Order: sequence, then C-alpha cells, then structure tokens
Amino acid sequence: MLDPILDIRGLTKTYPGGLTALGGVDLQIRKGEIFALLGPNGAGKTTLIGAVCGLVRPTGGTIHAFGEDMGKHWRTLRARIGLVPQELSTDMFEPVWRSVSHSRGLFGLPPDPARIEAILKSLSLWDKRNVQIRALSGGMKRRVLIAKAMSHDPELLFLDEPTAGVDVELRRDMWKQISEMRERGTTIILTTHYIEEAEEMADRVGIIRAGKILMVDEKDAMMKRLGRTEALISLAAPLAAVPEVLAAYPVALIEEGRKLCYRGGDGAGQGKTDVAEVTKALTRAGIDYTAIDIHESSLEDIFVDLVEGREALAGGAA
Ligand SMILES: Nc1ncnc2c1ncn2[C@@H]1O[C@H](COP(=O)(O)OP(=O)(O)OP(=O)(O)O)[C@@H](O)[C@H]1O
Repeated sequence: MLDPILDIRGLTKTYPGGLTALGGVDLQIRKGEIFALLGPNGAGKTTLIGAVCGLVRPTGGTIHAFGEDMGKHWRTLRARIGLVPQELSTDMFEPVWRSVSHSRGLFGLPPDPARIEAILKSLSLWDKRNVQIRALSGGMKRRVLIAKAMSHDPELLFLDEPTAGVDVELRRDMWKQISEMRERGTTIILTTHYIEEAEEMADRVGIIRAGKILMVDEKDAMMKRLGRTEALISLAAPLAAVPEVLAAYPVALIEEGRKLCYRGGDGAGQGKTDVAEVTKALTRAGIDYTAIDIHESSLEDIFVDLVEGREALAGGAA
C-alpha cells in the first residue's frame, strides 16, 4: 500500500503474567478509509488500539503514523490521533462543554469555543452543554466521548465499539456521524462485534482472532470471495440418491432424501444461476419439488466461519 496513514508491523504484546494478546500484527490503513476491525471477545482489538494510542506498551514491533515512527515522535503524532474509548472513566462531574473543551487543551491546542460549539451541535449535545456528564443517559455519554475525541480535530480516529449497548436508533445516528467525519477527511478505524455495523460502514474489514489478523480485504471483495449461496429444495417425494443430471453441481441429499441442499457459488450471483439450473434440470428429469429456500451468506456467516476456523482459509489468508 502506498503511503498508509497508519503502518503497523510485527506488533506484539504480552501482558505481565504471560498472556499474549497480540501475536505479531501487520496492518496498514489507507488515508480516508473506514476500516472495521472485527473479532470475538478477547481477540486483541482493544489492545491493538491501546498500543497505537499509548495506553498499552507494545512488547515488540513498530507503528508508523503519517509516515513517521510513533516511537520517536510520540507527542506530535499522538495529537493527530483521536480515540473514542469504550467507556468514560473520568470527568463524570464535569459539565459537557468544559470536558470537551478540556480534551482539546490536552493535545496542546488553543481554546476554540466556536469549534466546540460546532462539535456539540453536530452531536445534538448543545442543549446539554451545561449538564454534568454523570446526569446524561448512556447514549448521550457516548456522544460526549465522540465529542471529546473530535475536539482536537484528529486526522485518524479510533472508535472502540462505538455502538455497543446503544439502541438501534442511536446506532444509526452514530453511523451517520461517523460517515460525516469521513466525508470531512478523517480516517476511521472502528472495532465492533456488530457485523451489521461493518457491513454498513466499512470500506475494508480486518478479522482478528487470538491476537492475529486472519484476513484483511475490501468488504465487497471479501463477501464475493467467501460468500456462498445455500439453497434447500424440498422434494415432493424422497430420493435415494442425487440424480445423475445434477452430478455437476455441489448438491447433496439431506433429511432422508426429502431435501436437496445446494451449497456453492461465489457470492457474486453464480449461486443463484446454479440453483435456477438445478431446478430446471429437476423439472426436465420429472422430479417435483414443493419449495425452494435460498440464502446468500452474509459477512456474518463469513465471520463466524473464519473465527471458528471452519472455512478453509485457502487463497484468502492475509
Ligand atoms: N491489562 C491487561 N492485563 C492482562 N491481560 C490483559 C489486559 N488487557 C487485556 N488483557 C487480555 O488480552 C486479551 C485481549 O484483550 P482485548 O481487550 O485486547 O480484546 P478485545 O478484542 O478488545 O476484546 P473485547 O471484544 O472483549 O473488548 C484478552 O485475553 C484479555 O484478557
């Protein structure tokens, strides 16, 4: 990748006590993209973010941001990176406005009330500017976290599970906020458990498990490459064997011959074409069916397969 905005090489982290949370992570992030890091609990997502944002001291490897070594130019580079953590740990007694304004100052920027006002308005927090953070609802507290991270106008923004535990409406609202930030030129890396979130938002997806990146790809390419079509064809009468005419297709008999199961395709429409041909072949052979149930695999299916190690990583491992 040419001039990645973030370039992580061979990053390792073994916590005192011996647990290896990151086992050699290589990851390059493009300027201007939304990158979703997907992984099960304990995969190392928060540790990875923490290593870039200075909350976790890596055991090994290098991190370059904006083309420079973070190990050497820590303060100046960190000021250009924003972090929305999972939870607010401080500032509970501060009013919203002061807390957000203070965050800007932490990165050495001069006060800019107009900018803070614009941020609070964009997050529908302006009405709450004088309210103590502890008195806000959970969703509003999350917005405050975003406002604090935006306060120093970072070029690279990490969001650690931005929508965990928020309702559907607020989640959609936050997705909109994140998209708007990207439109303004911010590069965004988010971690999530919600596949829907990655599917909806991300340009590229990285899948992490047990401290290793299993795969990184354009979301669409990943779905195309690993996507599958599954069709269940209910037969009018059970069959003892797969009919000869279907020999060329990835089909099998299940449920004691009462259903034909097709599993194949390439996530780009081939599966549906195959299924149409299979049904035509059945009709030509005089085999009646009563129902067809077609399911296209989603990013979720792909993710579950990958994380559980079911899907062969053939050709796909990054
Ligand atoms: N301070 C710490 N000391 C020791 N072990 C830790 C520490 N922080 C995290 N770990 C361990 O490192 C591993 C990775 O944790 P991490 O929080 O990075 O995962 P995650 O992918 O963010 O998980 P989740 O989705 O649950 O937030 C886990 O096994 C965790 O228990």
